[in-house]
Amino acid sequence: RKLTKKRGNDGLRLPPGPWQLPVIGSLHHLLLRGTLAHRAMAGIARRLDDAPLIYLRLGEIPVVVASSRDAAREFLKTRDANFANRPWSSTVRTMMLLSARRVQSFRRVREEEVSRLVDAVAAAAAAPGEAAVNVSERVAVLITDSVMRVMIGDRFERREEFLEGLDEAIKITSGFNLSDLFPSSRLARLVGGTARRAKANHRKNFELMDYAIKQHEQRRAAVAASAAADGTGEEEDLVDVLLRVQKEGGLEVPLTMGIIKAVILDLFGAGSETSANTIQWAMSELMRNPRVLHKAQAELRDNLCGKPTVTEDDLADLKYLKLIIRETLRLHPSVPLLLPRECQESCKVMGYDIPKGTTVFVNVWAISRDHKYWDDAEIFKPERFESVAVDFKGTDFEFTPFGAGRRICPGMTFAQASMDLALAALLYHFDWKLPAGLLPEELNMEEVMGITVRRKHDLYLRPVVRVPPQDAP
Ligand code: HEM
Repeated sequence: RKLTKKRGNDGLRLPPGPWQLPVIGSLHHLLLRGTLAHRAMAGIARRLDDAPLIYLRLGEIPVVVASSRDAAREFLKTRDANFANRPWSSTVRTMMLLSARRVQSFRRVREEEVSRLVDAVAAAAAAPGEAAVNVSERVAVLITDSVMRVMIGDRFERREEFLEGLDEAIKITSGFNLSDLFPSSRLARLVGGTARRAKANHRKNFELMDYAIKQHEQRRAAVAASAAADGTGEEEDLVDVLLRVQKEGGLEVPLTMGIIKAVILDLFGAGSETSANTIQWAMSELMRNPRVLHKAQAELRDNLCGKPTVTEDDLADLKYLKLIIRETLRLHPSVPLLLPRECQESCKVMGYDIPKGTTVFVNVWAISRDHKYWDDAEIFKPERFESVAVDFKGTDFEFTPFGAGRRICPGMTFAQASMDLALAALLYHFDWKLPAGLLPEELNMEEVMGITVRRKHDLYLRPVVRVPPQDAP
C-alpha cells in the first residue's frame, strides 16, 4: 500500500509518515514488516524518499524516528538536553562507577575468566569426535561470570536462575505490548497481563539480588579473615564501592539498599547481553569472511610469537583486531534504536515540529548501513576504518553504537576491554571451522530482538587447537 506524507491536523508541521488507521495508528506498518522494528522503520524512511525524520503513531504514542547522520546529531548533541529524559546525574554516577581506572582494576578478573573460556574450549576440542562447540553459550557464560565478579567479587552461585529471570524480563519488555501502546486503556492492561508478569519477575530478580549481596558479604568476611592472617587485600568490587558511598552519606538522594540492588541489576542487564552479542556477531562475520579471519590470526600470532597466554598488555599492538570490533558494531549495533528519548518541551527539528511528549528513536542500525556515509555498506570490511577517522566514542554521528551525549553508554570502556581480550584469545589459541558441510556464505545470520539484537540461532563452531593454553588438558 502506498505510503502517504502526513501533516498534523492542528497546524503542526510533523515529519512525514505512513498512513494511519484509527486506534492503532501506524502499528500495522511495523507488524506487517516483521518484528524487527529497526528494519521496519528503516524501510518506511526509505520509501518516504530517505526521510531523515519520520512520524509514527503507535497506539496512543507519538513517535519520531531519526534515520540520518544530521538528524542523529540534532537529538544526541544539538538538542541533547531536551531529549535526555533520564536524570543526568545517574549517568554520571554510573560513569564514575565504571571509570577507566576502575575498569583497569578489573583486569585480573577478565584475564582469569578468558583463560577459563580458553580451557573449556580446548577441552571440547580434545574430546573424541568432531563435535562443534556452542560458541554463543560459552561467550554468554564468560560475560556473565566476568560481570558478576566485577560487581560482587565472585561468580554468582545462582547464575542459572538469574539468567532465567533476565530472559523472562527480556520477553516481557521486548516487542510491543498492549499496555505500553495504550497506557490509558484498562482493557489493554488486562488483556496484556504483562503488568502482573512484570511484577512477579521484578520480585524474583530483587530476591536474587538480595542473595547476591549476601554472597558478597560472606565473601568479604572470609577475605578479611585471611587478609588479616597473611596481610594481603583485594580489589574493591562495585558493591564495595556502592556500600562505601552509602556509608559516607552526603548524597542528595540517600543510597538505599533498594537503589544498590537496582543499580546492579541495571548494570548487568545493560552490560552482559550487549558485550556477549557483539563477540558472537564478530565470530559469525569472521566465519563468513575467511580472509579477515586469517589476517586477524596472522596479526595475533606474529605479535605474540608463541606466548602461552594472551594478556591485556598484548592488546595495544593488535590494531586489526580492534578494527574488527568496530566493523562488527557498525553492522550489528546491539541497541539498534538506542534507548527511547522523550521530548521535554515542544521544539522544531530540521524544520519539523516535535510536540512535547513525543518518543524519539535514533535508528543507529539504519545510519551505520547507509550508502551515503559508507562504501560497500553491507560488506564486512574492517579496513574501511584505516582510511576514515570515524570512531564510536560519540562524536561521529554516522556511527554511534554506544549512543552519544548525556546518555552515552557508561560501560563503553568496560565493554571494549572485555571484548578485545575475549576475541583475541579465541582467535589466537584456536582455528575455527564451520560444522561439516556448511559453506561460509550459508551461515545463518538471522536476528531476533530482545532487549538487544542477538543471533536467532546459537553459533556452533569446531575449534582446532593451534596454541595450547598453559594448563591445557
Ligand atoms: C558492546 C557492548 C555495549 C553496547 C553496544 C552498549 C550500548 C549502549 C547503548 C546504545 C546505550 C544507550 C545510549 C543512548 O541511548 O544514547 C547504552 C546504555 C547503557 N549501557 Fe551500554 N552498551 C554496551 C556495554 C555495556 C556494559 C559492559 C555496561 C556495564 C557494565 C553498560 C552499561 C550501560 C548502562 C548502565 C546504560 C544506561 C542504561 C539506562 O539509561 O538505563 N553497557 N549502552
